[in-house]
Amino acid sequence: MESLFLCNAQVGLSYSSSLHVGHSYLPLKHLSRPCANTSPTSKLFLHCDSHTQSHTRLRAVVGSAPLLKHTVKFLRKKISVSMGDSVSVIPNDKGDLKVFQNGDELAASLGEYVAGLSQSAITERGAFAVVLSGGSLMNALRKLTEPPYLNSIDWGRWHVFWADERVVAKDHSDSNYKLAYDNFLSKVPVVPGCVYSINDSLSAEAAAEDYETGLRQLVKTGVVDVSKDTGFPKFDLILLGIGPDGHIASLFPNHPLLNEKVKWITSITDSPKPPPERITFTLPVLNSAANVAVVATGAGKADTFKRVFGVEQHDELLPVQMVSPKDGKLTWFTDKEAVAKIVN
Ligand SMILES: O=C(O)[C@H](O)[C@@H](O)[C@H](O)[C@H](O)COP(=O)(O)O
Repeated sequence: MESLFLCNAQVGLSYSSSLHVGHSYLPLKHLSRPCANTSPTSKLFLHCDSHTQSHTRLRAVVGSAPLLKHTVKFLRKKISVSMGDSVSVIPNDKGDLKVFQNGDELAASLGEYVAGLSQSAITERGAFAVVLSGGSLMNALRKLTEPPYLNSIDWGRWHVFWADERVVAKDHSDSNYKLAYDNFLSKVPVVPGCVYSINDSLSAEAAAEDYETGLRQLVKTGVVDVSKDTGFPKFDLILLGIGPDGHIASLFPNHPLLNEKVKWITSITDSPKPPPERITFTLPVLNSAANVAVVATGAGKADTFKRVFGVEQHDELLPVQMVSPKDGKLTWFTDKEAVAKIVN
């Protein structure tokens, strides 16, 4: 049996829940180094009981007390661990992966995260440019519509955009605007003129051009920051969900729109998921943001999380695997079910 020692372990001694381990392959020989920055009370020792190419069976021990046995799949480089009662934060080379026990805890953390980014953007540059998506994300944002955030956020400085929108009327049940309005925007005092929805009377192509024109104006006036590196808009926060096929915004697997390098906003008229006509942010815009949060939960996302955080190689990257902000931070808000095929 070999003793292992993880770097950057932050171990809550009072924890009672699960242990999650970062999914980075680390040859066992590298794990035997003690870590300088863990305090004596928070040292996490992992003992390796067995090791194969894809599984390592580990026994976690704090001090001399055994905590639990745990099988870690698909270990890759830079392994690190932190544990808490309800959330496991798994740092890795793809951003912070936050795994919650349930939807309420996720919503509470997401509320705090968005409120924090809102405050720092408003302090730094007087505005908060935030981008929404469709799906269950609106429900996950529900804590923002309640105290303390309802009263503490400076809603008058919010500017709200969509990463993608279906080209349908605003009162259509497929409209992402309607979804956001009904569940979120109608419940908080955002300024209606600072909510930038598409012109749904245009064709998808014209609506995308129109949205980009409006966005260029807002970048010129400083409402939306600009990336000095890329020249693309630098949103303070882009919130994304993940589709069942690994799509983000309306960027679908193997679709030519994934190759767009120039346009900020583009259109699609053959969306594999109905409705077919949509507009969408392009990858360079997503990857120029200051912060991107991917919010995706449930067993239906488990295969996608395995693709993103596992080591299996596939010929094609899923769109969600192409999200990698160049000069920004990527954070994943998820649950145990979604990561079940990575950690058990
Ligand atoms: O038509 C679409 O493109 C979807 O609605 C998409 O925008 C949604 O964000 C994801 O499918 C995630 O949805 P869930 O969070 O509900 O799983």
